[in-house]
Amino acid sequence: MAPRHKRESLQALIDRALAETPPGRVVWVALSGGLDSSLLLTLAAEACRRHPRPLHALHIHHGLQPAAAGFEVHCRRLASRLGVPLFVERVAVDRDAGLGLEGAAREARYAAFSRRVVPGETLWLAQHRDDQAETFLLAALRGSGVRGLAGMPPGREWQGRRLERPLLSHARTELEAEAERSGLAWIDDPSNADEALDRNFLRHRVLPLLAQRWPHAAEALASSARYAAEADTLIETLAESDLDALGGDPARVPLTGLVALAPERQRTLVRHVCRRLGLAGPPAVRLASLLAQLEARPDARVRVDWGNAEARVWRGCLYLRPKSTIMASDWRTEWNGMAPLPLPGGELHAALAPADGRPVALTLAVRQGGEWLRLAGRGGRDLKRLLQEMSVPPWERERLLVAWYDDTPVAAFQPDSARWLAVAEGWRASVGEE
Ligand SMILES: Nc1ncnc2c1ncn2[C@@H]1O[C@H](COP(=O)(O)OP(=O)(O)OP(=O)(O)O)[C@@H](O)[C@H]1O
Repeated sequence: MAPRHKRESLQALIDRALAETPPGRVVWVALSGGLDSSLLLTLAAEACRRHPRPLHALHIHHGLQPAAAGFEVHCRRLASRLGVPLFVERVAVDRDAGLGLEGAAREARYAAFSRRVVPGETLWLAQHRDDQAETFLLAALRGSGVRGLAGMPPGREWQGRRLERPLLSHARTELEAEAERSGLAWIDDPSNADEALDRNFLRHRVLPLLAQRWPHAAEALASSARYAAEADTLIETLAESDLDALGGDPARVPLTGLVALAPERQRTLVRHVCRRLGLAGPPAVRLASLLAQLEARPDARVRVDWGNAEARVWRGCLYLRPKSTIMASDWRTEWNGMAPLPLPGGELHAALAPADGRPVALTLAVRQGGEWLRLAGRGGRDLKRLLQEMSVPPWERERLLVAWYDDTPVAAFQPDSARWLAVAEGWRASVGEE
């Protein structure tokens, strides 16, 4: 049986985590129904007596296995016993998304989290130190760099929300002892026994073997993850200062400055810029090929792509950007200038109207060449010339949309960067909900 002070330290830990959460801020516990999150909710409910906060539980029903209904029943019972409001989100897991079943379930889970937990609120997840050790080993076995080895952070900003893992420094055995001591009920997920899954194989075979020889193996691996996280922060700081020295614009990195850096700083900078822009970083081989091309012929037409991102070079700068969605040259749509714009990549809030604001029937079509726009104070201008003057990169010029009113072009819209590049005299345009 665990010594009594263990219980106090776990409860005290959660008390402290809650006390550090600003009063009035909503705290959600992501409740799978397993031991860890059932315990976390129990401790959080208890801590709420001393540090009152609006506490909610959130269960995601993946519907992937027959046992799923049992998880929900357990979550409902536990939450009602603790007096915590429970919300259940049903999700459809896309098995064909190329992420594997686990990855697809995770994706669906996070999408559901972000629907329920709104910016300004906090979400608690129940991962612990052994989960971290497994994550570290999985990353090492994939050959990850420090970012991957850093594993899961104890807390981070997540699209305006806080994501926290208050149990991350505690061992699974501590949580089990606490759960048993307090007579907690939980559900064992049958899929956790499936050793065909890498994480389960590590959990059931590898880590116990390591622990036979190194009793503190999990603790040591988790502490290596912490060191990796620290190193990763330093690397990011260095990359940010390199970017600053190169003008500070992640969307446009000057090549002469980039190739003058040492190779490892070049690689770090490109990965950093991708992260800043919300793009997946290039795999090592693509990155090596990109940098070799930049070094050899910085003036050449470079185009390297991976995942949803691509790298292009234009006028001495590297552009890292989302890969363009294909837009057929005969694409066109009717639009009243007010409704969301139905673009091939999804709807976009934008507006275009004559200066008096009345809605008119417009046609939006891919630029064909030869269009002229009448600009305020500048008269009729050839759109092609205008784009050159504005230094619009060639791949953006190819994908430009022109808004027509009757037979007259009245504006040019750039769908990738979601901006109006030019608007004719007597017209008003905007992007976003206003
Ligand atoms: N279906 C779910 N609904 C809500 N939260 C979930 C769900 N699945 C996982 N989580 C959250 O994500 C964390 C990590 O998930 P993971 O799959 O590793 O845990 P688990 O073994 O299913 O559950 P537990 O951590 O409760 O034992 C969980 O601790 C829990 O906070």
